[in-house]
Amino acid sequence: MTVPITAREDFVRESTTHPALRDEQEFIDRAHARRDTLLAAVERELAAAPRDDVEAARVTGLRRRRADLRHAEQGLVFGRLDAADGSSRHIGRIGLPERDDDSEPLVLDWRAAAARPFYTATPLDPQGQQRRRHIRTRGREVVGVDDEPLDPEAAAGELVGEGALLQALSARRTGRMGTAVATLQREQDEIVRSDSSGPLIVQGGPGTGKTVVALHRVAYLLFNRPELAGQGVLVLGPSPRFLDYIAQVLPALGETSVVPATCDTLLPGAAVEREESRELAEIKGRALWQPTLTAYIRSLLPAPGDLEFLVDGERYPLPAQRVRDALDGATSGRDVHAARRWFIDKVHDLLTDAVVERHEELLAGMETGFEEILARVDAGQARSDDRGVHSGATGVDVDGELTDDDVERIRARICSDAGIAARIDDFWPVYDARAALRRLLQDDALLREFAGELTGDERALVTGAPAPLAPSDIPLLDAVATLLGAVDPPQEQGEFLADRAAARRDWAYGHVAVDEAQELSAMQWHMVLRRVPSRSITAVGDIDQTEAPHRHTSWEEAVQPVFGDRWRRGDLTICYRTPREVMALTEPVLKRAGSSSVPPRAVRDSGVEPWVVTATDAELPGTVGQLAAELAARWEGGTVGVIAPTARLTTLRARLPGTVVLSAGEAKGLEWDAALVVDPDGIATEPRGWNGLYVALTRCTQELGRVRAVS
Ligand SMILES: Nc1ncnc2c1ncn2[C@@H]1O[C@H](COP(=O)(O)OP(=O)(O)OP(=O)(O)O)[C@@H](O)[C@H]1O
Repeated sequence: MTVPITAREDFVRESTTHPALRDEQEFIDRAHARRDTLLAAVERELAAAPRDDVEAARVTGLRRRRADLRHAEQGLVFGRLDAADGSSRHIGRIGLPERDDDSEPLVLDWRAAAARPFYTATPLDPQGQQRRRHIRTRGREVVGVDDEPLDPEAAAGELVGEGALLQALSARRTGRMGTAVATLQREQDEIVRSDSSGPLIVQGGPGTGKTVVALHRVAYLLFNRPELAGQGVLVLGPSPRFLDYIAQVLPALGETSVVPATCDTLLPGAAVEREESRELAEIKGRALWQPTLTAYIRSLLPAPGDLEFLVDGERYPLPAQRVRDALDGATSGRDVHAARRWFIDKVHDLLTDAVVERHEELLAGMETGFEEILARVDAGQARSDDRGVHSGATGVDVDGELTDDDVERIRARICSDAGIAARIDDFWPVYDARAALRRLLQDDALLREFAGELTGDERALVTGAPAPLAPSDIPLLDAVATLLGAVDPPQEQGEFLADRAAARRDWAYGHVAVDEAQELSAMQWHMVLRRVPSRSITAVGDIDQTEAPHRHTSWEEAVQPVFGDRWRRGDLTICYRTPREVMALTEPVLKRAGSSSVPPRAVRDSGVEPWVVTATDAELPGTVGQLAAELAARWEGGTVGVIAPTARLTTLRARLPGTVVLSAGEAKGLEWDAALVVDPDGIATEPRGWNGLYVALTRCTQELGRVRAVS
């Protein structure tokens, strides 16, 4: 059982005379000197511009190393393991070789296998270690060390590096998430380092470090799977505000091959243009749309039939069977537009063969009707000249077999013939994804045909929605755009991987991390899955915090329609953020939300009891303004957030300029030193309101205040 702890006295700090501090200061000075030397060497190498592709690849590697070295300035070394055999190693943000020959590391990268006991060794399972030391630094100065004996006689606590952890947890919040490499806990480390094949769904209550785990896992995978740097990792969050909150974690871990996005921004060129009702969002998020759209787009393919083309004024029929063969060849394993490009190539080939054949027939008849042949070929040439194209195969050339050049010229003429292109366009038009989707969504008969599971009322809701894109349209549009494919083959653009990847709908990421994954609809999951063909996914979330309108109440219901049985689950059980005093309030709320789970266990007390005040509707904005100001003063240097029912946001925002005022949904994933929850009863009456209230109550690291509205 975890005993909540308020402070630890054995964390040695602020005393530079302590021998442990002196030892570690010496080591850290050495490590920084080594880092400076390595950084200077990389800078020198980079000063010489790349000359060829091989050099360019090396330069990319050097740039990455430079980023690593630069970002490691803060907390370069944060730990030390003393082994039972008397040896010891220091653990840091990045690995530093002792010498240039890459022999023994001076500092071991936290992601290296040898560093693992730092996160997982216990007195009962010491893993060959005798002591774990956390080293706290400010800049390059050592300000504290915290030692944990790992011999079997030592007391076994639940937390790893308790002193350092509690120090980190009770520090003032800056509004930006920081790294937790120094204090990752055992159950977190297990997920960070677990196998990356297939989808891993991590369930954890509020404050259990799901975001921490997802981001550190990305850094871990990029370190251990070097090919990922070239493929990129997609990090999906619930909102731009959330992405901003976590923005510095991965760069601080030296990682640059990461593309942050929300489901709304995942499809290049498409943006949300309007809001929509929860009812419609739920309908349009259902898994049924994937087969519906697949069948609908397939129905847009042309039906085989006779085709006829004019080349040089002569008729060239393409019988239905040949068209069918060409269509079959084109559509197997290709999206619609790639199939169309393949089909056009095939038609050009067939026409070239036919024209060549006809020329050769004419040549074969040369002896019997030379004069007549010349006349016909010249007449054809004259007509093609009128259209400004030239075959080069003129009547005067008709003195033998057609050369390869002649055939190429005929093909080139066919490929650029506007009449042929127009005929193909008629037969197989280019489809615009948005128009194609719109056509389906506004047509009751098409919906009845392709989305037979929808009721008449549901179809009426879908067809009655306006044309501008709502959030639930983005995954549908993404599915249609994928089924149709690009009209032209995609072009690479942008110098940096992150820019190139973000610009492409069809970029195949090496890994995807999804935060607040409980909010994703089945169609959003499909959209994610299309971006990671390997299915290497880490999704973290709390099913009890779900606010989205989907009907699922378990991970099975949420992901089964998309992943089937092929996913694993991990669990996080300890709440690091929210103090025990506040977590004690959450169990009844969770029950009212219809959950059978229990809230995660808090690891610490803040020493501040949650409080409640009441206010009438008229008093409420003034009371909230005053209380928020008091909290800001009390937690000076930290942060305060106000959470209120959506209907009260406009008034409160106007009253509290400069204060963060959010709905429960917007507050998801965020945290402050102090949170003021306004009109909790009002939050509870919103859709999925008890889940929202659960989110609202669990956002503070220190103090929770509530303002109840009374009439
Ligand atoms: N091992 C750790 N060391 C230091 N801080 C940690 C650790 N684990 C979690 N924290 C801190 O606890 C807080 C909550 O973590 P995080 O936001 O990752 O939780 P979460 O499970 O995503 O929460 P929620 O679902 O409520 O958004 C953050 O301030 C985070 O930095």
